[in-house]
Amino acid sequence: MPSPEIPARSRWTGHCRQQAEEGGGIVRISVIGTGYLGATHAACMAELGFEVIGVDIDPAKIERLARGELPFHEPGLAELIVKHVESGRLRFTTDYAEVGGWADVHFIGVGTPQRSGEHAADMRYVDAALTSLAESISKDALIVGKSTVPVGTADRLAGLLAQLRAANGLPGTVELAWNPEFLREGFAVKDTLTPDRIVVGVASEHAEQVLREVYAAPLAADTPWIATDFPTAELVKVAANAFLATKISFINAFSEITEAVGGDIRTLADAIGHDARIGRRFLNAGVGFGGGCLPKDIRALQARAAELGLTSTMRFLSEMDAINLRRRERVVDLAVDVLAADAGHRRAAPVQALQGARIAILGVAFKPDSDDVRDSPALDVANRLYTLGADTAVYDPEANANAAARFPRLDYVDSVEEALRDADLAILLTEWREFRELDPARVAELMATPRLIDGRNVLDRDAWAAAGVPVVGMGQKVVHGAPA
Ligand SMILES: NC(=O)C1=CN([C@@H]2O[C@H](COP(=O)(O)OP(=O)(O)OC[C@H]3O[C@@H](n4cnc5c(N)ncnc54)[C@H](O)[C@@H]3O)[C@@H](O)[C@H]2O)C=CC1
Ligand SMILES: O=C(O)[C@H]1O[C@H](OP(=O)(O)OP(=O)(O)OC[C@H]2O[C@@H](n3ccc(=O)[nH]c3=O)[C@H](O)[C@@H]2O)[C@H](O)[C@@H](O)[C@@H]1O
Repeated sequence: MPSPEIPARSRWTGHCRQQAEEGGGIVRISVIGTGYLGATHAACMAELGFEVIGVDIDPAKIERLARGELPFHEPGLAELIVKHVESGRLRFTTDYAEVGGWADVHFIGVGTPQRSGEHAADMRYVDAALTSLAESISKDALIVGKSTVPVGTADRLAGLLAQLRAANGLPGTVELAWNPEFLREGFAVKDTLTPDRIVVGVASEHAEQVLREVYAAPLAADTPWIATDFPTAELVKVAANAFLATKISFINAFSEITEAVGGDIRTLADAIGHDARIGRRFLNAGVGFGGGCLPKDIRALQARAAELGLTSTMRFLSEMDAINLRRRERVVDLAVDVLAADAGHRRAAPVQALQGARIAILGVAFKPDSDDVRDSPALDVANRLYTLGADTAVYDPEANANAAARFPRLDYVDSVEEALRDADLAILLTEWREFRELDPARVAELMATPRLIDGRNVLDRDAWAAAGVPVVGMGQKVVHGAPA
């Protein structure tokens, strides 16, 4: 398992404590919501030298974190949580009253999922967190939103905060700021401790100064600092995710062309990526993007634009979404083609081709080094194949349990060898290192009919074919189940 680069301890820890002791500055931080973002932020704030309390409404999650256990997979984070729970610098609670009179800065990192049956973000968790804080803070403090929100949220919440504070008459002046988060799962610790940039939406010099103190360590390492207004800060976040999603769908749209006429999508991506204005990153064609953020963020942005009377402005994102979802259908169609070719059917109905076929599913997490299956293309494909009658043997190094909680009827197995044994077809859907480093000769021995669909275009097709396992990739022209 690759461990993230954690900056040298001497450079970071103790820095803030010393600063606070000298100048009476920021010492105590609360982080509201201890999911993928909040647990990482809390542990990293402790690593920077602050005293931290993580608050969540989920008692089971809080109990595990308080024991130093991480309820999800994120390289390097469990170690950091253990380290700071043991040092006493990091604690967890379900009780807002514990942080209201204690913390100087309260970060909000609760979820903003897609609303059921709609594109818009569900803001009820952010609103509830802000309300709970407003009703429990009893000293001067700064509330800092980190959740990804529709533009206009910070202005609205600042109004709500003023109203609630006036109504409850608690002591202390409480201000709001917005500080979007850009971390990637799988690299969360590194991205938090050494971010590419820090963006803060602030309404006063005081708020900016407080945040400069919180982020003094990364700032000392010359991290770009962008202090701006609320709407710009909120929009930077969704613009970044919309751009990344667009880049992935752009290359996947070209995949559809190379699938029709031939050509090599990987070479195409390399060639355009050499142009520094374009860049090679996020041009990996495959089964497309998923996760708890890119899909719901591009949908929420369209919904917000429509509310603002700008429906056409963000309409292109609905096309990006559609291209992305078609990639999942493409993998299912490829599996049907490959298996139908066995029976000599040119155009078999999916159910006919898949019925009873044993398919090894390699990976169900939405990306490697994560156990997150939210809107995972891999899990979606596995479930579609199962629903069409295939006998799916699913293996993911970390995400089997989360996948089983979502789709319990799939057959989850404990090793890649077990998944491949006697399989009629294997499909690589999450590019874990374990799969990238598979020995094709061993795969050939295990499978009933050695052949593989590479949903992430990460295998050396010639080497695998030479070892007896023909590989079909994404963006490749395929005729009767075989590369054209
Ligand atoms: N997961 C990621 O990599 C990143 C997430 N974000 C954004 O951060 C936000 C959180 O995302 P995740 O951490 O992935 O979500 P998550 O679902 O893993 O965690 C959210 C946590 O908030 C807790 N919660 C809900 N209501 C609460 C309340 N009233 N008080 C206290 N806790 C409450 C939930 O129990 C849960 O533990 C979202 O807006 C997301 O778009 C931004 C950048 C990266
Ligand atoms: O707002 C968020 O939560 C985060 O969303 C993404 O981070 P993350 O979802 O962790 O993962 P990415 O590495 O962006 O991958 C997203 C999806 O795109 C897919 N992808 C990525 C790159 C690529 O070239 N092709 C491709 O299909 C991945 O497999 C994955 O399913 C952004 O990269 C983060 O900057 C952002 O903070």
